Amino acid sequence: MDGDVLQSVSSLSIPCNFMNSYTDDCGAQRKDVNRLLSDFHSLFCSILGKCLNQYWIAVNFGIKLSILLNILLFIYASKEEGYDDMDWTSDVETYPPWLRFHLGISRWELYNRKDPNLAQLTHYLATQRILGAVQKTGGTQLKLLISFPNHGQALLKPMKQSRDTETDVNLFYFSDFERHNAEISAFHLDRLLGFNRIPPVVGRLMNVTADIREKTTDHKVSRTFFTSPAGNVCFYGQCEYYCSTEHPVCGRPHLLEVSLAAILPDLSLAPRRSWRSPWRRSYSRTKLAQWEKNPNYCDSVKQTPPYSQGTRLVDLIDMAVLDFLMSNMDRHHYETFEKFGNETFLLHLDNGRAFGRHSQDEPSILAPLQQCCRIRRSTLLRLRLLALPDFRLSDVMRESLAQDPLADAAPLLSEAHLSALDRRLAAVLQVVHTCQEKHTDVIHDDLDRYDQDTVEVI
Ligand SMILES: Nc1ncnc2c1ncn2[C@@H]1O[C@H](COP(=O)(O)OP(=O)(O)OP(=O)(O)O)[C@@H](O)[C@H]1O
Ligand SMILES: [Mn+2]
Repeated sequence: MDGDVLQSVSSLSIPCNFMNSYTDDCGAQRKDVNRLLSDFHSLFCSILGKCLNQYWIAVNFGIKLSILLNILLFIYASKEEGYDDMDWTSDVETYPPWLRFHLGISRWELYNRKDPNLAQLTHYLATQRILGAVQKTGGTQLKLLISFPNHGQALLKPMKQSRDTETDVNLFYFSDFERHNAEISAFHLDRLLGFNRIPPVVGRLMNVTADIREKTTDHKVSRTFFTSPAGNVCFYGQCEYYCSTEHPVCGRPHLLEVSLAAILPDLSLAPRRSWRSPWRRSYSRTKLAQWEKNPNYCDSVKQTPPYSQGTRLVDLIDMAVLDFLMSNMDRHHYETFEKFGNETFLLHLDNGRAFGRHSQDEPSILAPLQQCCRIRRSTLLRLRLLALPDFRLSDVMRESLAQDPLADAAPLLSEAHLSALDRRLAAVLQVVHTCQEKHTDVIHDDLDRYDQDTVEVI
């Protein structure tokens, strides 16, 4: 088998710009983004002197090649009904957006912000004909795995409540409903923060009957369809939480808003490791976690691998900043690509419980920052920029979210949620300021390597 694979590798001609296709210069601005977003990004680039992306050109050739090979083998092996005939060549331009997304994953980020494929991928997710829908296993609430005619897939989370519903104050974080608009908004926020660690998510208005009921081969889904007293088509599937007649997902009468997230490369091609967050909540009504009882908790985390080395601790703190801004208390685990070992970015998957309350902040989400008093310089610079009147986070988010197809129906985040972002951003900067009054090693300088050529081939 090894010999066969090697032979296939050598016969595949990888275009010469394949490795370099995502390098670009800071001056080149995307034509399709509006003024505020592009001004914001170019200002950020000029502040850093060099674009963040150039630092992040850490392409793992091995992972790309193995994904590509396996997909090609898979496609040749399956000529299933309903799938498009493939006319892909060795030219990357002929690959569908989902495959180009997979091939663009690097050690330091899921996608490059300026990669033109990003817009193509979201357009693809928002418009492709739906071939199938089955329930996605894993996790506690209802999710569907949607498949498209050219072998792409998406993770669907349905709208369960109206956009403005605030989470009931008497509900624990672990009982909250997931929100489709939270998944979409989290992707935009993560991208604006310069992290690029959430798989692209887009909103879509689906027809529950034509796109799900008539397409699904999954009995767990199809047997739960019914027509509500109001005449709407509803279903609830099978899962641990909220999969019952009392918590149906309903069209109006057929149309349903959903979020569709690009699916990551299959686990057999790009295995991932799941890590328990050191600042995980207790998921109990009565118990407190260690970090809630011990103000010196970070001292022990700092000494424990993998947090004792590299960027893992500051990456976790980036994640805490993201979660505090969107008030996500449900970050029990995070994942990494096994192939990249410990020196890699953290995937920010599962953001469905974010943006539950705008009227209240949850300072405990910032515990990693507040207890460790460390932050990446690049993150802090970006946060400071987003606090300036000309680049206010709420304004940049409003413009970014307006690009989602569902924004035509109603803004994805209400004004109250947007202004909560500004308020929380000020709180993050205040915590950093307090840290800097007490410590001298608050800033983790991740920008000093910018001048080096960091193209990496494994
Ligand atoms: N875009 C994606 N591509 C591939 N796999 C994904 C993606 N997003 C999430 N997953 C996987 O699916 C699992 C379940 O997804 P998710 O965590 O969003 O669901 P959930 O019901 O909210 O889970 P939980 O109840 O554990 O919080 C995750 O653990 C993750 O490994
Ligand atoms: Mn969840």
